Amino acid sequence: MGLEGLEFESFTLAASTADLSEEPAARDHADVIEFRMDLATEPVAALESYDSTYGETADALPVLATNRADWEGGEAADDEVRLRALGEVAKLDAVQAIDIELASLRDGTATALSKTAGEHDVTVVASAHDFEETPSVAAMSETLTDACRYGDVGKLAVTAMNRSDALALLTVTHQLAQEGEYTIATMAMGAAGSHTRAVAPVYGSRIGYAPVDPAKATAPGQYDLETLSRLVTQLEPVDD
Ligand SMILES: O=C1C[C@@](O)(C(=O)O)C[C@@H](O)[C@@H]1O
Repeated sequence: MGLEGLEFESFTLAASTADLSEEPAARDHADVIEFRMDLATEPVAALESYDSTYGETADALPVLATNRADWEGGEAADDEVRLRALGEVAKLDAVQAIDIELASLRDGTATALSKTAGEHDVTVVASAHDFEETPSVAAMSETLTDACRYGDVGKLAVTAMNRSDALALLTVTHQLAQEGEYTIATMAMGAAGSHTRAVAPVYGSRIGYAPVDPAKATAPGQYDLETLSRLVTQLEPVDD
């Protein structure tokens, strides 16, 4: 597993945390830190402080900053405030990617933020979540394709109730990855979806998420970081 910039050209393992002091604990297994700003206290100040030593610490992990809205399963209540904070941190060297909700890109509230990211060579992960179900393959394909039009990476997390749902998610992942036009990240949340976190990378998903602290999962059904790293490495895809 090697990180080639934050272009997500190969599978990238993101260690999720709301506490950047946990970053050293993630270095052995992760390629990037997903900083959940919405779950942190004083997130902008925390990132500025991380950034101040980032350049001097040879193996410090780059940051994918997420400030998840409460209407998308996170805890950030005020859209204007959370998007502004993302714009501020996008200017920091340590922040090499930001996550923006597809809905905010579609309705235009994050258009300026996306432009700011582009100006600072920050990768945009356009994300969509379904906490209720796994939509049809056609609907997931449409969502992911749209996310890829708005962002550099299109990410979709759905909720799997059973193996058919998991297979549907893997199917859409495989189809879009085979087409080769877009960079995508997919995962199914919930117990029935857990294994997709290990398997979706085989079918072309480029980002996986796992908590630095196993007790602090940021989504249902996540493996701990070491386990996901091991599983993904062991399931390395073969060319076909
Ligand atoms: O959007 C995602 C994916 C995720 O929800 C997951 O299912 O692993 C975890 C979140 O921290 C991240 O922002």
